Amino acid sequence: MALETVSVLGGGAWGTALAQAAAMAGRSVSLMLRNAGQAAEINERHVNSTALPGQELLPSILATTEAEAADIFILAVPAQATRTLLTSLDPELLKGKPVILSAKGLETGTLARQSEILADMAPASFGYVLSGPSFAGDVAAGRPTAVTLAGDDANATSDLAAALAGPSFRPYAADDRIGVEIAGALKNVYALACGAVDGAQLGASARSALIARGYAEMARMVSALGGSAHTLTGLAGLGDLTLTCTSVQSRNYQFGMALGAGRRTADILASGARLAEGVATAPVAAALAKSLDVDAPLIDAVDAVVAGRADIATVVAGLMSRPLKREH
Ligand SMILES: NC(=O)C1=CN([C@@H]2O[C@H](COP(=O)(O)OP(=O)(O)OC[C@H]3O[C@@H](n4cnc5c(N)ncnc54)[C@H](O)[C@@H]3O)[C@@H](O)[C@H]2O)C=CC1
Ligand SMILES: O=C(CO)COP(=O)(O)O
Repeated sequence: MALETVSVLGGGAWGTALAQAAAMAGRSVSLMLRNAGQAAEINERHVNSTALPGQELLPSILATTEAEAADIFILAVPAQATRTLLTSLDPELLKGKPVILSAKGLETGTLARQSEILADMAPASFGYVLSGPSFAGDVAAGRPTAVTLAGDDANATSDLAAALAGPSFRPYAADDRIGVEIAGALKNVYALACGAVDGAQLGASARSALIARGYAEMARMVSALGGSAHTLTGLAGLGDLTLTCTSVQSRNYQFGMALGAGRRTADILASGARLAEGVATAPVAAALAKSLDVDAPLIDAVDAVVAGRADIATVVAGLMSRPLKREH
């Protein structure tokens, strides 16, 4: 199957960075944005000043306002917008094509993973998930980055990884889509918690405890959904969890810092916070854990704080006074 042309749908920070990575890999790339002014800026000046200010883009990237036909599609809109985006596309466009899902989140209402949304909306396409420790700014600037690309067919996944690999972008092929997607979605929830620990000045020890216990919780969720907990030892699990839970650069971490400082979700959103996927995913993850009968006290705690049902001091006291248990 030809893997020469790439169509990236969604021209925010991540879509723009992935377009740059694909162009660096030698692919012929189109980048679809909703905003005609932004598309013109990319084509004329080779920058996307809204999404990635200061980053020069390869001139070979062609920005469009309509989705172009291609050998490979990459979806890069927020998790809650994926279904809307798919609804807006010509149903023939994705038929028989590899479609890489790069959003990290669970869908409100349906509790669906991104690949479940794709299977629902474009069942004749082939879904892959891309996740791992990768800030858009790093990828676009050509700083070394390694990610996981998971798909059902091992050979096809390796071919796709090879088509996107460049000198600074290294995708590892994998097969556990469930594990990779759950890891990507949940690390944002734990990043909110770690940011809140920082914002509330609860100490670096608390933050590391949270990362380790979040990892254990994540493993329970993945296993309950039929994925492999072993996947979490990789880039999409440990890699992205540590990146997002320790980097002030992370938007989820920053949002968590504001929560930890005592601000309310509505107030943070109203003051123009950038996308923090964990905010929408926390209640969905809590509902999913409940439906699976998985013990997820950290997800529940983040959900309660994000929803304004509890303050940080109350959830921390609640977590610390849970009955003692064996670690494994
Ligand atoms: N920014 C980053 O470093 C990384 C982001 N991601 C994930 O990528 C996803 C997108 O994040 P960002 O690009 O950073 O967010 P962003 O806020 O920078 O951009 C989102 C873009 O999606 C567009 N959009 C929304 N609905 C749309 C629709 N229906 N049709 C077309 N375009 C639509 C918006 O106009 C905006 O340009 C998130 O799930 C995020 O977790 C993953 C890895 C790294
Ligand atoms: O997913 C990311 C890094 O891997 C980006 O994290 P934030 O969305 O929290 O900035």
